Amino acid sequence: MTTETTAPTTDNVQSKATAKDAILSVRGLETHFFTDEGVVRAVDGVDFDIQPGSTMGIVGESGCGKSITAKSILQIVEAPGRIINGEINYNPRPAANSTTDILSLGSNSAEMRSIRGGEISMIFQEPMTSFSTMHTFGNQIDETLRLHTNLSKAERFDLAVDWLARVGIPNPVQRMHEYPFRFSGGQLQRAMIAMAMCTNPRVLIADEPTTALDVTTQAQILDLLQRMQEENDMAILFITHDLGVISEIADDVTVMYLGKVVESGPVFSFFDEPKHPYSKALLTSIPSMFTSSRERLPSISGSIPHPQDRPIGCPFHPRCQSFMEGTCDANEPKLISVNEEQEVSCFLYEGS
Ligand SMILES: Nc1ncnc2c1ncn2[C@@H]1O[C@H](COP(=O)(O)OP(=O)(O)OP(=O)(O)O)[C@@H](O)[C@H]1O
Repeated sequence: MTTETTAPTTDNVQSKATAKDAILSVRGLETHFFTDEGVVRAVDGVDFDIQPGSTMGIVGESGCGKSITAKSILQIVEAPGRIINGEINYNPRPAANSTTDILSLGSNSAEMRSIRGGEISMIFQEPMTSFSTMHTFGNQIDETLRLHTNLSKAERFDLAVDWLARVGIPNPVQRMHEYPFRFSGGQLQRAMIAMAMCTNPRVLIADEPTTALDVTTQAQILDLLQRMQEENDMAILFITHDLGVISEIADDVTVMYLGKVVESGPVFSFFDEPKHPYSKALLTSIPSMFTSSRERLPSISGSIPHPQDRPIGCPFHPRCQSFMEGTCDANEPKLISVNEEQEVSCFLYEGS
C-alpha cells in the first residue's frame, strides 16, 4: 500500500546526528548469508546513528538489506546468516556515556536477552509469525513481562490489560484469554505493539508495521507510535518502502541499496534536496502532492541485480541516470559528507 506523499514540514528537521549523542550507533555492519550457491552480502558495511526520542526511517527497494540490518541489531539473524563485522553501540543514557557494543554480547547471553524485547523491542510486518498459535495472547505478553520486569503475576495481568486498552483493543480482559488467530489483522498489529511497548523500551524497531493494513488503521497506528514515542522519549527505527509514511513519521532517513547506505540525512533534506541518483529515482517513482494520481508514474529503470551477482564499482551504476564510464563501474564510492547534514556515496560528489 502506498500513501500519498507530502513534503514534511520543517518541524521534523534535526541537526546532523552524531554518534556521541546517539542511543544506537551502527558502524561498519556486515551480515552475510553463506549459502550453497555462494555468499549473499545482505548487509555490506552499514553506518547510521539514531538519537534518543527521534525516528530514523530506513528506505530502499525489496532485498536491499533493511530487515537483516534490523535483525542484526537484535542478534536474531537466522542461519546461514552471520554478522561478520561491525559495531552496534547501544547507549541508553548518552549523558552518562554508558555504551555497550551489542555485538560483543553473546546472542544468548543474559545481557542480550535483557536488551532484546526489553530495552530494544521489535514489531514485525507479519504479526502472525511472531505470535505462537499454541498459547493465548495473555500467556505470551505475560512471558515478556515476566522476563523483563519484577512485577507480580497480578500486576503483570493488569499492565497487559492496560496496554491492550491503550492500543485500542476492545474488551481487553476477554482478549487476554483468546488465541491470536481470533484477532483481526489490525488488532494483531495493535496487540504486537502492546507487547513491544509494555516493557517501556528505549528503542523500538518497526519493520513495515503498517504495510498489510488499510489506510485508516495505518494512520491510527502511526499516530499511536508517535504518541508513545513522545511519552517515553523512545527512539524508533522505522523500516518501510512507503515514502509517504516516512514523510509523516521520520526525523532522519537512511537510504539503502544492495546492502549499503547510499544516502542519509534529515528527512526534510531528503525530500527537498535528495543527493544520490537512487534517492532521486525513488522519489520520482512514487505518487506525490505534485503528481496527479491519473499520471503514469515513472519507475526506476532496470531491476535490482541478484545479490550474488553484484556489479563491480558502485552497486547502482547499471541503473543510474548519471553513470560515468570508467569511474562508477570501476571503483566503489565511499559515504562522505556533502554538507553539514547529508551524507552520500556517489562519485558525483567526491572532490566537491
Ligand atoms: N535465509 C536467507 N538466505 C539467503 N539470503 C537471504 C536470507 N534471508 C535474507 N537473504 C537475503 O538478504 C538480502 C537482504 O534481505 P532483507 O530481508 O534484509 O531485505 P529487505 O530490504 O528487508 O527487503 P523487503 O523490503 O522485501 O523486506 C536479500 O538479498 C535476501 O535475499
